[in-house]
Amino acid sequence: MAAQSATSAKDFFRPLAVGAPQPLREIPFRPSRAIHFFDPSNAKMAAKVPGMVGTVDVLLGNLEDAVKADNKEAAREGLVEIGRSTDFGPTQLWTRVNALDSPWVLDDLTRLVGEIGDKLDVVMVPKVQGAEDIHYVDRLLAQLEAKAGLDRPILVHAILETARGVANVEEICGASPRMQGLSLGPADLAADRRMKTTRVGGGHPGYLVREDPPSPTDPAAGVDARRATYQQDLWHYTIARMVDACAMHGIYPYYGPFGDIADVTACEDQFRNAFLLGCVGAWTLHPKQVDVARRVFSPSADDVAHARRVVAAMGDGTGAVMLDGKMEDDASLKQCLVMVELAEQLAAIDPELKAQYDAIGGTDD
Ligand SMILES: CCC(=O)SCCNC(=O)CCNC(=O)[C@H](O)C(C)(C)COP(=O)(O)OP(=O)(O)OC[C@H]1O[C@@H](n2cnc3c(N)ncnc32)[C@H](O)[C@@H]1OP(=O)(O)O
Ligand SMILES: O=CC(=O)O
Ligand SMILES: [Mg+2]
Repeated sequence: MAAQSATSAKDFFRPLAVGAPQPLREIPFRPSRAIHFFDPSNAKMAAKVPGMVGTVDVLLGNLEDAVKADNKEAAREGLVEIGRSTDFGPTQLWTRVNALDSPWVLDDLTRLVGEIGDKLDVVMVPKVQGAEDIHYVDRLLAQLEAKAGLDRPILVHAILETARGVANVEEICGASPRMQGLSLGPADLAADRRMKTTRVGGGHPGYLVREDPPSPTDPAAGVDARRATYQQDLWHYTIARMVDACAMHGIYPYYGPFGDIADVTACEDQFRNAFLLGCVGAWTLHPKQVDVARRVFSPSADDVAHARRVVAAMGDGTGAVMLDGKMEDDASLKQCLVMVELAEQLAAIDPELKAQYDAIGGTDD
């Protein structure tokens, strides 16, 4: 049978190369609270990887930015070696390949799929501008999977880090059945937009709103120092767009890097904003950030307990009830089900969390 090019809606789920695995119809949810970055060309960091299996949901061998140009091949070969020799158990293995306009990406994909394609769950593609970038990777992966005899498709995750990528976010999410999710790339995005921040993610003290001036009859009138300011989130708009585009296409949104490694408190705040808006995880660049991501992207035991009470109180799921002085109905039940389902999915792979959730009412086995 000859492979056909995708020309109609029916063709969307056809393999793009003869012998390539059948594309997935739905992207299964797999916990990915911490996508932990490591540089496979850094011997010290690479040595830590086997010991991190089970402590993070995703181990990501990074080949792109933060890997020196002279080390690109060493990083690629280091990842092949780690992929071959490590039993990843429940932990997913992802890679971030070099950008599509770089001289390295073709070898990254060819070598990794050929050598460790059976272990690789997701390929993260940086600096994606539009659907055409995903189409290129989609076809190439199909050819390489067919050549390697793989029996399941490798999924694709795009980083949203150019102004054009943000403008095209919906078409990127829907460009291929391989699309697993999107991450915000605040550093490249800030540069591409010519934003005037030099921080890697997080807020900025200059991006604020200020309380109104006091009234002219107030003795403190004119004293600006008494007018409170509130720092705002530079990334709110982009994260919200990303969440909507992902939800619309049944794929998963992630916050990306938080560069101030020492400031775990502000990192937690940024991660939590993303979690509340709908993101399912974030990148961790240093071991210090792993606990933060695991904590933030797991609903608290109290929130889960409350959600379960609402589900129980709502019976068949229709109508309205009062609980603790608050109205609950069909819609708030759906909100609570999001929380309960996530808790169950996380408890299934995280015994510590399961114990916390069980202590306040039990998860279904
Ligand atoms: C901004 C746009 C982007 O693209 S962000 C994504 C790309 N950037 C990255 O992937 C950065 C990954 N992280 C790193 O390179 C390092 O963590 C950086 C930030 C350079 C700090 O390293 P370093 O100065 O060694 O930190 P440290 O002395 O506090 O390290 C303590 C021990 O932990 C290790 N470590 C460090 N980072 C990792 C990591 N990501 N995964 C695993 N292990 C890590 C260090 O090697 C060090 O080990 P040891 O205690 O000396 O044995
Ligand atoms: O790749 C990530 C970014 O922030 O840029
Ligand atoms: Mg980037």
